[in-house]
Amino acid sequence: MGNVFVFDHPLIQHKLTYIRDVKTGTKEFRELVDEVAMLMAFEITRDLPLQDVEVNTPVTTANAKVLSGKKIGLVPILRAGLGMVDGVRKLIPAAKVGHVGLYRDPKTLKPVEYYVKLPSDIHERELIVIDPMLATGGSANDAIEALKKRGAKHIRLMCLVAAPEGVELIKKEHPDVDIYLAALDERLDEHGYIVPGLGDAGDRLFGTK
Ligand SMILES: O=P(O)(O)OC[C@H]1O[C@H](OP(=O)(O)OP(=O)(O)O)[C@H](O)[C@@H]1O
Ligand SMILES: O=c1cc[nH]c(=O)[nH]1
Ligand SMILES: [Mg+2]
Repeated sequence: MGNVFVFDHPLIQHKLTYIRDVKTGTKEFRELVDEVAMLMAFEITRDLPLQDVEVNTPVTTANAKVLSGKKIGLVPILRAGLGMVDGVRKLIPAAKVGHVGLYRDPKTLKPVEYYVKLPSDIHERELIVIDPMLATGGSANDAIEALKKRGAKHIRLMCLVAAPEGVELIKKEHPDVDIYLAALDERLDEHGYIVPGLGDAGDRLFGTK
């Protein structure tokens, strides 16, 4: 069964509070999401493999370590996932970036796919699907399916805020996928919004409401 990690780091929790705050405007919201994404990437990359190297310091030769070159791919779900990509790329600049475009139909709450563009070697990359919101889980579920259909083998899911319904769906449909969150909230409301949540992540990031 996929593991669920909720990051309780004080900096992540502090910044998430201001992300949730209805008084936080677009500029600050975007900056905070970027910062939290970077902090989450720090935690998510904890298990990246290292290899031994020797390095010449100004004093002597040291036995040291470098990343062993595991290939990483970031896959933001458009639009809102874009708000987290740059933060992650600050720590993993060599990662390639694919895009999956989905919007959730406001009546049916079902995701509608409108764009998929991925690196050609996704089958050999560790992929991190990125979306601030995991609500019903339909969008993340479809994005993960779109990746698997095209040969992806190793997938993780990174979200800011999740509802229990979304987590359960991903655990059931994709037990191989670990989920990384800044918060696991209480429930969904009648419109499929996460409660207490942070509202519509895409609209708050891009100022479209
Ligand atoms: O778990 P779900 O119930 O599928 O809901 C979550 C999805 O809804 C939001 O996207 P939205 O449809 O608002 O598109 P946007 O990012 O373009 O605003 C959010 O960014 C997720 O992709
Ligand atoms: O709470 C929610 C649910 C879906 N999408 C959002 O942006 N927010
Ligand atoms: Mg939206």
